[in-house]
Amino acid sequence: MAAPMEALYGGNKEEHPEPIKAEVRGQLPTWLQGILLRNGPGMHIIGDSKYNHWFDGLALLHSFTFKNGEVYYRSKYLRSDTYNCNVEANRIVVSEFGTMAYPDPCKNIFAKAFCYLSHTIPEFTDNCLINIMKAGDDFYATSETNFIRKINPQTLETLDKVDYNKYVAVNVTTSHPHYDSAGNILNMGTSIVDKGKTKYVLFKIPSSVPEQQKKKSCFKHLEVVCSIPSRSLLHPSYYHSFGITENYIIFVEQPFRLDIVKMATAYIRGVTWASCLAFSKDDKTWFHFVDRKTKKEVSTKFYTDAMVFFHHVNAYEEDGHIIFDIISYTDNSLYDMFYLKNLNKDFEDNTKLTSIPTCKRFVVPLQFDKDAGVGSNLVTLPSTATAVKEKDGIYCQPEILCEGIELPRINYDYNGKKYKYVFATEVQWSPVPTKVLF
Ligand SMILES: CC1=C(/C=C/C(C)=C/C=C/C(C)=C/C=O)C(C)(C)CCC1
Ligand SMILES: [Fe+2]
Repeated sequence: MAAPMEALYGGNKEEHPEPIKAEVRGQLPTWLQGILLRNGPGMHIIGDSKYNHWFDGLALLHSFTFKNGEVYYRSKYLRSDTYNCNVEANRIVVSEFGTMAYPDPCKNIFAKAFCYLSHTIPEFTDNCLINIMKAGDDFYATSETNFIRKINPQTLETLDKVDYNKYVAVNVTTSHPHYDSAGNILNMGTSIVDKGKTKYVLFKIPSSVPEQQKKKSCFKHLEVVCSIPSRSLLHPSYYHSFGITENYIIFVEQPFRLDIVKMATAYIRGVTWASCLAFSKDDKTWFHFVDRKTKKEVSTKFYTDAMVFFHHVNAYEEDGHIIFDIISYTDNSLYDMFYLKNLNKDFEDNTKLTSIPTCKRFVVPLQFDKDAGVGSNLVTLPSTATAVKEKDGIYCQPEILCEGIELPRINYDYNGKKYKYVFATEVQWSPVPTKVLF
């Protein structure tokens, strides 16, 4: 088993900036034309230094160009400031999720990293390794920090560095933005201890800018849609995605949280960002619904038991209810599983998930009988999910749709609408996906 694990997670991948013609078995439909862009970690060793976690690896961009039945593959490392500084110093000099590093004292563009005493939140990495975002006609490599990097989708070259913080006060963001029917981006980020408040900010980036302002970037036209105050100033929720329906934005405030005091002192203590995340298994998970038209949050308090989740699958509205599907866990063992020291030949012993990914459907009634008694289930749709009226709000329990799936995708034309199909990888108790499910 050593070989496939090495191939999947270990070593440094070679880049192939020039197109390589792929061998096509069978025939590709002629309508299949365009470029498929992918992103992910590709380099985990720099000089004598190694990253600790798979999510730390330097971003390697991939493209598959489909043209007249042929496929061409290319790959290129994102030339982030992080990449350039690391390569120049021949060691890891920028901290990532699971690796704390100290800047090169001579050539230090990350000067702010040492200003941790005056800045609550230190400067983060621009190693955008998680996803690709489309903003109008432009493409950006993204991660979960305030930085994104524009890329050339044809050549995979690295272009401008955009700091969200110049346009909206957010320190971390999701790498799973949504798009509306006009191609505008909707994304969320957390504004940490800004003017004494910590909040979750929902923002919109227009897909096009007025003709006379063509020189300005679409980020200059970024609009804050709404902000949701965090339940805790110093322990905001960590989130990897959010949901939308035709009329609502769904934000799940889970008790898997960032500890801001720990983050602000991480450099002094020499600990990683990952160690600043903690799950409180006895707390509640709160649901927030924002009306997309009025930009106001639904005032009813909805909650469920503690959980950890990363991916929303899809969500929709039916008969006065919001129905949303997520893949959740009963603990935070998923991120721990990806420490590279465990992803070796003994991975089967080292990387047991202690919680299996479970696809859950919550059915939340927005219109219900206000005089219903405490203890009554307000769900009127045929589902085993419940939403029980309690004194302090509405306690929701999900219907279990299935177990053992992750990395869900849907036909995005059905985003926010009632849907039938999910494409996902089958994940049992180890980090090696074995099947694609449909
Ligand atoms: C660097 C950095 C972060 C990075 C998070 C990453 C890199 C998460 C990757 C998640 C993935 C790949 C999930 C897949 O389901 C945080 C924690 C936001 C906080 C501060 C700095
Ligand atoms: Fe993801």
